[in-house]
Amino acid sequence: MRIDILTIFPDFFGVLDISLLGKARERGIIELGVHDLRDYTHDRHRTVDDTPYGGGAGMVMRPEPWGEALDATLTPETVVIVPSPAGVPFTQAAARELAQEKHLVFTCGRYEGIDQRVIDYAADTVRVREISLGDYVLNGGEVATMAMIEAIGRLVPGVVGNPESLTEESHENGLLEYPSYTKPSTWRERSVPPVLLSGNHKAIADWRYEQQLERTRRVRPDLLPDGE
Ligand SMILES: N#Cc1c(-c2ccc3ccn(Cc4ccncc4)c3c2)n[nH]c1N
Repeated sequence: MRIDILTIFPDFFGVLDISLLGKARERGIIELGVHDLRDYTHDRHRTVDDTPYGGGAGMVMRPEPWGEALDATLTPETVVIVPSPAGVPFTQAAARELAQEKHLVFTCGRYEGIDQRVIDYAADTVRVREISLGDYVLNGGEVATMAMIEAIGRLVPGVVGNPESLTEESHENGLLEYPSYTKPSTWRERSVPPVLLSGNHKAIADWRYEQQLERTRRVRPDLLPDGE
C-alpha cells in the first residue's frame, strides 16, 4: 500500500517514521509520502486560503494549489480520503475496507475547509470518501488523518506480527473487547477471574464472549446485535 498526505503542516507527520508504521515502511509493506500543499503555490507568500464567497467568518482553502497537488499525486487506483466534520463516521469496518486498497491520498484541510470544487473535481476521476473522526470539531484534518492511518495501517496484511491479535479487539466482531489480565494472579488483594487460570479453553472462550456482551450492553448498547 502507498499512502500520500497533502497538508500545510508536513512536520506534523514526523511521528509516522517510528512505531508500527515505521517498521512497516522499513519492510516496504507501506510507502508513505507527505507533501506540503504550499509547494503547489506560485505567489511570494505561498497563499493557500482566501475569503469565502457569500461572506461569513473564516477563510476557505483555494482550489488551485489543491488541483495541482492532486494532479501530481492521483493514480486511477487512488482512494481520496477527505477528513471532514461533515463526513461519514469512521469505523473499524471502514478501516478494514481501506486496508485492502493500493493507494490512499489524505487531503488535510484547514481553516473552514477546502473549496468544494476540489472534492468534486477529484470525484470525476477517482473514488472520494469524506470521513469524519467523530461528532466533535477539530481545527483541521491532520489529527483525523493520523488516527485513520494508524487504524488502517495496522490492518494492512503483514504489518502486525500476529494477525490473530487483531481478531479479538473491540469492534472486530462488532462488540467491545473483553477485559485483559496478566501476572501477578493477585495484585493489591484483587485476583484474576479463576476461569482464566483453569486451562479450560472452551470455558475461557465462553467467559470472554459473555464479558464482551456485558461490557457492550453497559457501555455501547447501540452496538448490540438484535436480541442480545
Ligand atoms: N475528520 C474530521 C473532523 C474535523 C475536521 C476535519 C477537517 C477540517 C478542515 C478544517 N477543519 C476545521 C473546521 C471546518 C469546518 N467546520 C468546523 C471546523 C476541519 C475539521 N472536525 N471534526 C472531525 N471529526
